[in-house]
Amino acid sequence: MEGFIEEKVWLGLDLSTQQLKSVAINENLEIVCEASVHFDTDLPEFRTVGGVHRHDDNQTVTAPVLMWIKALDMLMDRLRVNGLEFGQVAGISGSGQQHGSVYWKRGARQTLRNLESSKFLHEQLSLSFVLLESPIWMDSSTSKQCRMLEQHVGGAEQLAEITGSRAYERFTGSQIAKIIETKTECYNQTERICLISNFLACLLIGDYAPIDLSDGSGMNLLDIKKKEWNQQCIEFCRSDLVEKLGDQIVPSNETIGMVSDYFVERYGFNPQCYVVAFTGDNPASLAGMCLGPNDVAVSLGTSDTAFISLSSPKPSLDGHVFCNPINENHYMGLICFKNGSLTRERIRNTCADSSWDIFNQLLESTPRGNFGNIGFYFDMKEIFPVVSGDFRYNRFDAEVSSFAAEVETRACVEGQFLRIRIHAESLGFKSGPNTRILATGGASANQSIVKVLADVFNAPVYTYSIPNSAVLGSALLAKFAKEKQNISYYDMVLKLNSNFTLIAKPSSDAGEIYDNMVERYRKLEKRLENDEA
Ligand SMILES: O=C(CO)[C@@H](O)[C@H](O)CF
Repeated sequence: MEGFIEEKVWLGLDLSTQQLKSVAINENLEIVCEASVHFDTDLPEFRTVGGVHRHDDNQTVTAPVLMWIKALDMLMDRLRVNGLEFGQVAGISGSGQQHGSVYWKRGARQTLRNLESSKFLHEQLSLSFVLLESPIWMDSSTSKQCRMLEQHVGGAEQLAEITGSRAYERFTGSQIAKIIETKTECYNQTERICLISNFLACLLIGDYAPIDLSDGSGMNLLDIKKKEWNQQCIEFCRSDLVEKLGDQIVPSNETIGMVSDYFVERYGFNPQCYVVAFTGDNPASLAGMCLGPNDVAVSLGTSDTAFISLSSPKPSLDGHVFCNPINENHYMGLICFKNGSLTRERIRNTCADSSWDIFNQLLESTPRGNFGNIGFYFDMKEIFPVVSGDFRYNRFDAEVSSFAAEVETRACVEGQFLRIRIHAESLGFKSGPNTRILATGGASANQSIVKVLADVFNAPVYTYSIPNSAVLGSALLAKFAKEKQNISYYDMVLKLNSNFTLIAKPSSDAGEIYDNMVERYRKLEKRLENDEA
């Protein structure tokens, strides 16, 4: 590629719930530069907690779109300070927390196309949005719209068959329907609706960017087999919705344009630097983890999310099937739970004096199986079951009001991993002799926690040098977009496999203990779903 004077690098971005991250990789897939902006601490003027605003109804959860834009301004300066040679960046891709939505105001495209490189992005785009607070994946305020959408298409199973998922409160279709109903004039003033992934791509190319197939699969609007908007689902929202979404839906590894003049002039990016479609954080994680057929990826972040590669869709009522970001004719199975790292932190704070060292000591002081005690800890209304609150059961499956600190600590971690295993099995996962658990996300750096993960799945747990697979996956997809004619993705990333480190093996009694516990957990979860939802 002419114009590049030295070693080329590829830049990946990830706009997650709590921060905006980036890595640059070289030809050998080594990380040569990274930077991040943490919303709560680096942008305190937006007064977010965990990167979000939880509303008083305990259901609505949003995040300020201008915070994300200001974070990109800061990130670019931090990459410069950390030594990134912008002129060496050959390609960029990125990912974003899934399902959230951004509402560009009429006329915003003109502003986006004419940004002045002497000014910050956030200064120039402050009046470009109809909604300053974007709904995000933690929202659970759209149960009414979900039931109506399922009814509109002929039931939950039919919707899952078409879009890969039954209706979920956080999915974009129901969120848009709620805005059409409750903020109709805002919707009418909207020129373009983006997911958070392609919103970030818009900033990089200086124009509206298309939604990609993988993140688009998380909207309850896309037909995952036909790879097009489903007319029934669109009309459930409003017949003009496709004009606002854009009728183009692109494969996740497709080039969508060049980096904008704004970034060339302000930071020195090469005008030849191309931009590849941005996708959801979980599809990007799947790419970053080089997931094989016997692998389960477990992302232990704000959300605890697990995914598997699927050669054919097997939609279920308590999991999701998305288009695969690497091969558009394949799929990925995904299950997601909202109460992830923030719940572990709450238990750490209440049981372990806010100390991870004490948390780990308590965890290691209790036996596998936790004397038969099982806990469910839902700080926020969970995705499945749609329940909030704490629920504790003793070895006789009788509900109890409290556990000792060490029992509570283990019950929280075992319970979170038992539910991941149960729902991964409903998507087709079956633990076997070659099963590998690939762990990513903040908690994957905690040896005590990942040991419990290995025991519950009765399988070895691997991780690798960086705990954030989404941002690495984005950089890899940026590189793959220009090489996919000559090499398969797995051959391109083969050398990364050597970076996987075995960090935990199951104990010899783990299989028996947790095969038994899984059955009890499944029954107790069903009881909760019936009694509490
Ligand atoms: O809702 C989810 C997946 O369906 C979460 O994993 C979000 O993508 C986290 F940002």
